[in-house]
Amino acid sequence: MQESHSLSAALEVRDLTKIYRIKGSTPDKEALKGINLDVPRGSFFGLLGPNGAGKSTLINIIAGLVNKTSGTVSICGYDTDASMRAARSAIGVVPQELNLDAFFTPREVMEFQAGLYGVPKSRRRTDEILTAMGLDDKADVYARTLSGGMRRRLLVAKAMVHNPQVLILDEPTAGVDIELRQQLWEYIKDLNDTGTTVILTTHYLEEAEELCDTIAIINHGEVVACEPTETLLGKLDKKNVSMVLSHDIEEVPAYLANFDAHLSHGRRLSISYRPSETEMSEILKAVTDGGLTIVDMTTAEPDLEDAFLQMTSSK
Ligand SMILES: Nc1ncnc2c1ncn2[C@@H]1O[C@H](COP(=O)(O)OP(=O)(O)OP(=O)(O)O)[C@@H](O)[C@H]1O
Repeated sequence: MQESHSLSAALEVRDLTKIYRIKGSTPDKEALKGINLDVPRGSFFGLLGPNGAGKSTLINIIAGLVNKTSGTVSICGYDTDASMRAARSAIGVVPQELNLDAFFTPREVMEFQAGLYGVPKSRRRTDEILTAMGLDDKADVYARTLSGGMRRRLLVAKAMVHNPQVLILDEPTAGVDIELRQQLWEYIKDLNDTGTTVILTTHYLEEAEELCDTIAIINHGEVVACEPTETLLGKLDKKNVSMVLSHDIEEVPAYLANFDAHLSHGRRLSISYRPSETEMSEILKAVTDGGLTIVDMTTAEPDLEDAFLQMTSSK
């Protein structure tokens, strides 16, 4: 069957499994248990999960660094078994490990990588990419003299040399300081705006919430959620109201025992509730009927951390 590369998803994963066979008495490890994922072209896709969930295994299989046990992976319509070369040239991968040759300079790293991907000299963008990554003044120093943050940015630069349609980043901002992290994201957002699909794993949930239009959560080798970020957050049946009382009280009053209420600083009362079960007015009535006076109040919507905990804590 003819593959329709121009219309296909950026990434299509079907029934993907991975079993690490471990020698000796240790049982085999089933790291991926039938993953299905579709990443549309142009999206900024977040892949989240607790430590050991299988994210790196998945990314490494997509990148061709780890052999899958069964299932299929297609990148921009190219099956990674049947059309390995085309699939590889459609992606750039920024690995988690800072694996750089200590005795190469950033410029050499870039040129070598461009050579590997067959990018003609006239189409190389070494200086442009190094500048975008804030590495132009380090272009000619040995990689071993670069800080952890700089090495990370060099890995991103390296993944971009062949102008891939899909950029995969495994924990790209670990160890990068806040200012440079911001700079890295600006560059990656620009790439995304001009059509590059970005797939990223991160432990910084606020980062994923801010950047990603779609988020998949994996846990114990399975996809437990995969939705637009807004939908995922909207589904969470949890809110919090925080009130400042007119005077200190010693403990949460007994008449609020039916609510999930916490007291801090003597007069800050915080109540979590499920909007599907409880109306905010019931909470306010219970508080004021008990004789407490509220002088200030704020409400908080659930965030990705709530979603993450809800999806991953049940197993
Ligand atoms: N080479 C390997 N041999 C045996 N087991 C492995 C191997 N690599 C990973 N695993 C196991 O497979 C499971 C998934 O690991 P993986 O590194 O993919 O998780 P992760 O979600 O990326 O975690 P982290 O966020 O900590 O990187 C873990 O239980 C891990 O111990």
